[in-house]
Amino acid sequence: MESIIEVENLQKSYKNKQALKNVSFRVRRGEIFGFLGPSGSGKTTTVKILTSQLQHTSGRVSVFGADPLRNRRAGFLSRIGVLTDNSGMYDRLTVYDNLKLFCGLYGVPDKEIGPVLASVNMAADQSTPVQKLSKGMKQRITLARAILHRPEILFLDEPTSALDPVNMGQIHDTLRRLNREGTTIFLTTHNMQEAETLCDRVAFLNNGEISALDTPLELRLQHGDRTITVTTSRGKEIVSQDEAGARRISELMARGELLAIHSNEPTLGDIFVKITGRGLE
Ligand SMILES: Nc1ncnc2c1ncn2[C@@H]1O[C@H](COP(=O)(O)OP(=O)(O)OP(=O)(O)O)[C@@H](O)[C@H]1O
Repeated sequence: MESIIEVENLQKSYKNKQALKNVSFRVRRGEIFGFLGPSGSGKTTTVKILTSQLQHTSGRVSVFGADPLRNRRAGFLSRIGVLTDNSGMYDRLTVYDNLKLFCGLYGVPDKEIGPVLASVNMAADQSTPVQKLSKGMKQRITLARAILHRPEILFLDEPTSALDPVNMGQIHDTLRRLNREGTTIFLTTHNMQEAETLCDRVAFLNNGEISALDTPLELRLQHGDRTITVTTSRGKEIVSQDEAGARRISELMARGELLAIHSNEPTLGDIFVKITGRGLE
């Protein structure tokens, strides 16, 4: 499958801090790629380099087949959408007027605003000044702005941090829909559940280095202990995933004692701790 982002031996040093040590990965067109790491691991630095906001120190970075900073001159910004903490909205302007300004900058017809607001569930709030929006609404409006010009790649830096489950769920639904329609999504998060539910593949970033990269399922299979917990009327029992385990489960089923079965796969958070020796928070 075609790679839309390619990163090889990427390094980035700030004055006295090496934020990225030797990072390599590829993102395929059409996937949701998760960049998972604790605070300070280098997620934002990577997003800034990929979106042409920051020059890297060494290594090769390619988005749409060329260096992002060089791309900037060739309509790069109209092909990407970026959502970061720093929303850049005009607080006193209404939701609609903020998006209208953005339409002007990117040559998007104003008639696109209505459908995009509806897609993030904000159609009823278009006349509200941005300063009166809740945090979740502000995040949804920032997402609306990031997708208004129908970018091919959407970069999301911690898109749901500090949002309640309802707002988080609404943003996730929108992201899944955009992805189904063909948008490639590069998502940074320290929320393992978010990565688990949304991402096709995830990279674990720790201290400026990638320590694992695979599908969530493959990571769970590689790092799980391959056991199953069965719940019977007498309590819980752990059985192995082999012939002896299968015999035990069929015995319990035949006797009508089996109430529930759960495979004991670790969460991405458990795996992150196992691989890096530290948590994601
Ligand atoms: N402008 C800067 N000058 C100096 N050091 C910086 C600068 N920006 C980031 N850093 C450092 O580089 C490292 C990586 O920072 P970065 O913001 O990329 O991490 P992050 O994973 O996005 O963290 P967070 O989730 O807290 O935003 C951190 O140690 C940070 O302190």
